[in-house]
Amino acid sequence: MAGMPRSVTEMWSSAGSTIASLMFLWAILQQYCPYELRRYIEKLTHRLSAYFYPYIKISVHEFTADGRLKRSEAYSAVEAYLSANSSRSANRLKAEMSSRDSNSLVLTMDDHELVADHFAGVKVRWVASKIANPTQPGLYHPAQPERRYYRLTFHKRHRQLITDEYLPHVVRVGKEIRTRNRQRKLFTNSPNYKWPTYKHTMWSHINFEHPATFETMGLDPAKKKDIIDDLVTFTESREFYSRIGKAWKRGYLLYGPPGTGKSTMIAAMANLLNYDVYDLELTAVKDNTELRKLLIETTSKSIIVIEDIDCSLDLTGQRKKNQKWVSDEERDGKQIEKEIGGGRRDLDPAAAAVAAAAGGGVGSSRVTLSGLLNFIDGLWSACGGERLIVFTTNYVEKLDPALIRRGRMDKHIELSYCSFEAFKVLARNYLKLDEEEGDDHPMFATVERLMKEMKITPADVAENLMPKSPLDDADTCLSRLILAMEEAKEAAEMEREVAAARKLVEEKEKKVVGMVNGSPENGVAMLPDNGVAPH
Ligand SMILES: Nc1ncnc2c1ncn2[C@@H]1O[C@H](COP(=O)(O)OP(=O)(O)OP(=O)(O)O)[C@@H](O)[C@H]1O
Ligand SMILES: [Mg+2]
Repeated sequence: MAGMPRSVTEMWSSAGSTIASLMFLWAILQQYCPYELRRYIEKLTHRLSAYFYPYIKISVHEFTADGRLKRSEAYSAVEAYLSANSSRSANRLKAEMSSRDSNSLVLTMDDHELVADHFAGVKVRWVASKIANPTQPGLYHPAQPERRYYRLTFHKRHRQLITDEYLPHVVRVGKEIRTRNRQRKLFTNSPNYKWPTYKHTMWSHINFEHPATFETMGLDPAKKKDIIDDLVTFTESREFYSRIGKAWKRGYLLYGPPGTGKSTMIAAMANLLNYDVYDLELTAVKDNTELRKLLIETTSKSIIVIEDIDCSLDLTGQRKKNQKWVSDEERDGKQIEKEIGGGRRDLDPAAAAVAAAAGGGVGSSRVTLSGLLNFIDGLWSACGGERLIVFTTNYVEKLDPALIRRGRMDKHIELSYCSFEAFKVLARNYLKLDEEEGDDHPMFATVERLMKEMKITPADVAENLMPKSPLDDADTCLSRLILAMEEAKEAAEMEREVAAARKLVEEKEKKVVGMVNGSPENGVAMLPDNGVAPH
């Protein structure tokens, strides 16, 4: 103070004494004034300050008054909105582990920190603050955390702009950031005995961390683009769907032989759109009512998946009664074992039995075809919105036409054997090709030729391209693939020859039987020594 002019020092000391006297007066008033008079003075002061103070304040509290357990959505949206802004301009920040990526931190503004924001040329201020909880912790009242809130301050004259445009903008952007940053989940409706939860939800979940993307999928580029465009158009068509009076959902049927990338594509879809995945195990659903409950508990921005739909439901509308059977179809050399009781091919019989005993639905499910049809496009299917329903099957021709008609399964996608274009995508992903080689490794021509002569699934290509030791380079992996293709081609040729020979024998046998039946007396005696009838 020594260097200050005398008048300023005097001004400060007189201001100080005035404040002290005012506070003293206020204390006296509080003690001796009747309650009504005090209220009146308080109201008057508020009005007076509102008259002179030109700013408006809006608070967004972390917990709403009605449900303290649930974090307010508005608070979360503002927090997300400000986190991008505050990490650039605030001086004191809070760092928390990202829920999406356990190796990164998310920065938000620390308590009592202030950040400015600009909207349409108007400056506003946000302050993060907290109120200490006044209740003392006791035996029946555990310590309550402080109540946090964000306070927005802006000038009166911008009231309309802020309430009509700025706040909706903050909520929209905040929600978008939250959707982008959220940890996506993979839900399953497994029987409760497996994962008992205190909340009686129908779904159990883990974090969804499948790394598949459309870039890594071996598919023809045109087909890939078509699927991506379809998905992106769907997500951007909210208004369109409401205008045409249709629920905002879309059904995809993925069909094709095993190992052609149906499950991988579902993961790629979820990663592209940032959706959760609900893997619906149809055979664990007790009845149609339970199916509806499961549907209601799904959220928007999600994919509901029913894998191997042909194994889960009898298409006459009745569930198959057998606990387990082995089908006699043999397609493309692969014997497919079906667990009708357990639905999925990979369920082991013991687990199926345990689940059945637990009433988890295996063997006791009474979901009907009509229940499933209603699940897909009945009245209840519209709740939530922005959902994809995906069925996968190896045998599209086995499915009831009602199940896969357009409107239920809007887009049918066939995933088939690996084409040369698809192979090139896989090779680029799996092999460390030299820069100058790019898409044209000298061995590609052989692969292309072989692909025209035989069928190979992307799964088999991927397996052969996978390095099996640190020393494996592109040449080794490609040689292995070519060898495998040549062997498979030879095996297929041999199989074809055997099949042709067998057919010939069968035809000849038929002829002989015909001849025998034609001359009942001595037909058998007419056969030559080798047992084959002459032409
Ligand atoms: N088109 C593809 N692009 C990239 N990888 C693929 C492709 N198809 C299959 N794969 C690879 O093969 C493996 C099996 O694929 P996936 O599980 O998606 O096949 P699927 O069609 O679901 O088979 P299934 O009918 O037996 O369920 C995956 O690990 C994946 O890496
Ligand atoms: Mg699959």
